[in-house]
Amino acid sequence: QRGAACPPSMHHTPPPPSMHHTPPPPSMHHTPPPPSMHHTPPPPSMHHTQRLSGAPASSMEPIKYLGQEEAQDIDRQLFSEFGFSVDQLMELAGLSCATAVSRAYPLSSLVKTRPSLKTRPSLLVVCGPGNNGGDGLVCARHLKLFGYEPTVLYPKRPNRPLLQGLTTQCEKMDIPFLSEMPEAKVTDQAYNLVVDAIFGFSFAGAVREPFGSILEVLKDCTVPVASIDIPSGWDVERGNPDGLQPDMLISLTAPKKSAALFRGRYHFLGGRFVPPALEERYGLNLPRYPGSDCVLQL
Ligand SMILES: NC(=O)C1=CN([C@@H]2O[C@H](COP(=O)(O)OP(=O)(O)OC[C@H]3O[C@@H](n4cnc5c(N)ncnc54)[C@H](OP(=O)(O)O)[C@@H]3O)[C@@H](O)[C@H]2O)[C@H](O)CC1
Ligand SMILES: [K+]
Repeated sequence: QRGAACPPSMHHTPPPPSMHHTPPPPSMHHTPPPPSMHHTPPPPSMHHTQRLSGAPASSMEPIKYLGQEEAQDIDRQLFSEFGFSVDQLMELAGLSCATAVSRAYPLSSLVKTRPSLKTRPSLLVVCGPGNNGGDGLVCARHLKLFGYEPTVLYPKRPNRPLLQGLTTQCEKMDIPFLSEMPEAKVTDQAYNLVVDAIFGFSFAGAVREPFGSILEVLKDCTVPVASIDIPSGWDVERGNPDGLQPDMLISLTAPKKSAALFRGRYHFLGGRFVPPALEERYGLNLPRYPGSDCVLQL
């Protein structure tokens, strides 16, 4: 298993071949990988020499990895001193997550070969009760507009107009909602990718139900998992060597300390909404996003 103390080579075993994915066609941004289970890792050199976004990290100083309190402080200041509303930032956060997913797993790379599966790539978006779950709902809606076929699992729905509105928006776009988490084998057969929007930077303590059981299933799945902001079930600063090990992590605003322990293939930065004054105050040293892009591969 992957863990904090082990070097990357000990952690990352390429998955075995299967029928779920075929390699994406050659392009300027994506080197065709060999066949694999769900989506194939790019050749090792790509991690260092070629980024899917084509963006070099520009800053001389390394990007800052935030502690939990610092991430929550920045969030509070965005909403108070800097005048943003949650709806605004959640929309931008969710859009950047959908964009990052479409960069790492282009539609053409998620080809179905089984007649039982729909023609459009199927994604399962698992949403938790907080704002991380809200990002997941926004992400699902944009993924649908991008040509994917998302299904949402949203087992604990707080009584907040913002989250109720986001749920309605998904329903009105014919995004189905599941009533419970399918078992791992069924999930692997039915979906090409799982988006983990269960917990973000406010997660603390032992995982409570129903999310403990859901995370256990996700750990048993072979289908790749893309985690929004934090791999769910990870301590925001110290990670979780026995927890979920996602294939992709989309850090919002800035990576959190646990992101240093991420061993998956794709680490993206999203949430391009930080005012320079706030970036400076916290010494975030964010790399330059290329052009007008809302995501950047780290
Ligand atoms: N500034 C930004 O970058 C923005 C990021 N956004 C996203 O918001 C999340 C943080 O959202 P927040 O609502 O503060 O918290 P979480 O979504 O991480 O989770 C809070 C809920 O999780 C439940 N919880 C916490 N710990 C546990 C546990 N051990 N077991 C079970 N459940 C747990 C808790 O639920 P309860 O009601 O049961 O107490 C909380 O409700 C950030 O990570 C980004 O994804 C914004 O969208 C935009 C700005
Ligand atoms: K998450």
